[in-house]
Amino acid sequence: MPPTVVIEGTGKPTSRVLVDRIHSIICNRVEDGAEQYLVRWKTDLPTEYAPLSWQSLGELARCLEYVQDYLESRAKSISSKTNLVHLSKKRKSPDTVLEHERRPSPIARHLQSSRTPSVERLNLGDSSPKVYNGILDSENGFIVARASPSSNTVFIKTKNAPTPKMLIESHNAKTDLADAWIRTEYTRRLGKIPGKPVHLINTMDTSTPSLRFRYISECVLREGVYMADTDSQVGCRRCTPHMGRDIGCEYTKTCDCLEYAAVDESRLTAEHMKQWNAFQAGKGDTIGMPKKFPYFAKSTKVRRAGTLVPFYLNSRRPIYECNDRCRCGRFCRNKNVQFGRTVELEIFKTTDGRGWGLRCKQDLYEGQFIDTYRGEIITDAEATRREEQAASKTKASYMYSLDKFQKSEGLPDEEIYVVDGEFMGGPIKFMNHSCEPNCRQYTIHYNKHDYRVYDIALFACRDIPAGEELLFDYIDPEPDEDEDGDENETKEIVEPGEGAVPCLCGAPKCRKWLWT
Ligand SMILES: C[S@@+](CC[C@H](N)C(=O)[O-])C[C@H]1O[C@@H](n2cnc3c(N)ncnc32)[C@H](O)[C@@H]1O
Repeated sequence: MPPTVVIEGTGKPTSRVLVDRIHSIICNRVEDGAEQYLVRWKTDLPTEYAPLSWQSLGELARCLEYVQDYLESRAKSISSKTNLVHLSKKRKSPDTVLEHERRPSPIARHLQSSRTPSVERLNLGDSSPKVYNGILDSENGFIVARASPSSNTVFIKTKNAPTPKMLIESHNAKTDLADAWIRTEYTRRLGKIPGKPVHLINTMDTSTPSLRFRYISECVLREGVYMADTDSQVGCRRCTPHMGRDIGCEYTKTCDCLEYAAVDESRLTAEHMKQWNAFQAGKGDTIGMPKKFPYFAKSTKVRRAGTLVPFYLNSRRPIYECNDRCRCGRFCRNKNVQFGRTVELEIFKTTDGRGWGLRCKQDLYEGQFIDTYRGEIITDAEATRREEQAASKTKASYMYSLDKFQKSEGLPDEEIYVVDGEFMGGPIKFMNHSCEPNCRQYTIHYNKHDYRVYDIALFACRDIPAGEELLFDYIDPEPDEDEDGDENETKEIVEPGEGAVPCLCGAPKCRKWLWT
């Protein structure tokens, strides 16, 4: 058997806890001025007697997500139980809370019959046990807990822990160090995101966004999700890096990447009409018809290079960028989102109950690209499974359906993929909804027209001063669904469905619910 770890009473870490052995953290206390957390360990034995032990924060440095989960449920429980504690004036007899410790169950009595001394007695030398139901061992420098074969072990039924006495102690115990460590760990992870810095600001409370989240630069495809192979990518063949203005692609008629881009109907002439009518009837294509590049090119005087041209800005038209196989070169005017975020962002805690929000540290121009909405791309069935599994129907949702082409391609619901940004993604995960937003989402393709998998990019839809919250419309209804009729007409309020979340955007034209 590996040597026993002696956890010193000073609370100083002697080792780290092996993360995959932890089941959960169920209580906290302060011992000799140091914060300690009661770990419930995973066990192969009946969970009724799973080993429990008090660990210092230093020992839990690699499992702060468990500490964070615990602190979140503790905060909820404190706010919901505060009233109960105040209302219940009944006194308890002094020993009640220790009842189950004094009268072990049959299984406990059986285990206690062994003669081996238990670790917690060695470590503590006082009446406050450090380990329950087990012993602590070290394994490759990590602490693990095992069910105890020994006598003298203090047994408590796991479901009785934390005991009422522990709970009362925990509610009064400070958790400042844990809060600070969790914040530092999150900030460390933010510091590793490539590109311009992303900051975290919270002037409201001590919480930090969930550590059960990984920042990624590319979406992760999950089981059952397929996207067009990049080997099948065809770049534009007739464009070059220097076609006159050194901006790569210059003529929409020659750029093959615009094959599926929207036609600029205002520039259709008589010679286009036969092709256009055929296309409208579902035949042929729009190659050679008038189109627009999505971004202003450098050397454009009026607007900033890279911002959306009005043809796209004032629409929901899909964007088709050039790709690595194109002949137009690295600096083509038709490449933008693929290079990633170039603006400095700040995740902040909102003051009105919408959780975290996102803002930019610098002024944004109308049409400026901010970042993409990333996450795991999952099937519709998996998205439904995750939604059903979610503890609460009103909890924050990070799912984004890739259903832009559902109607045009005749895709059934079950073939639609979904981006889930809850556990991995980018800072855009924190963008809240507004019924009158300052940003808008666009679909971006680099590989011609894969209508199931594409990027979702967020752009400013007006000039946004530094520090203003970035918001987009989660529904983004097509103008004809939403904007006909009188400007001042009162909107019909749609009755909410199950799990609908009241919208707190406060816009004059608020639709009142996030999802209906
Ligand atoms: C993609 S998340 C946005 C980030 C989120 N606020 C957080 O703290 O992680 C979407 C969730 O934010 C909240 N939310 C966003 N916009 C809101 C609004 N206008 N009113 C109320 N809640 C909103 C809802 O809980 C929603 O499910």
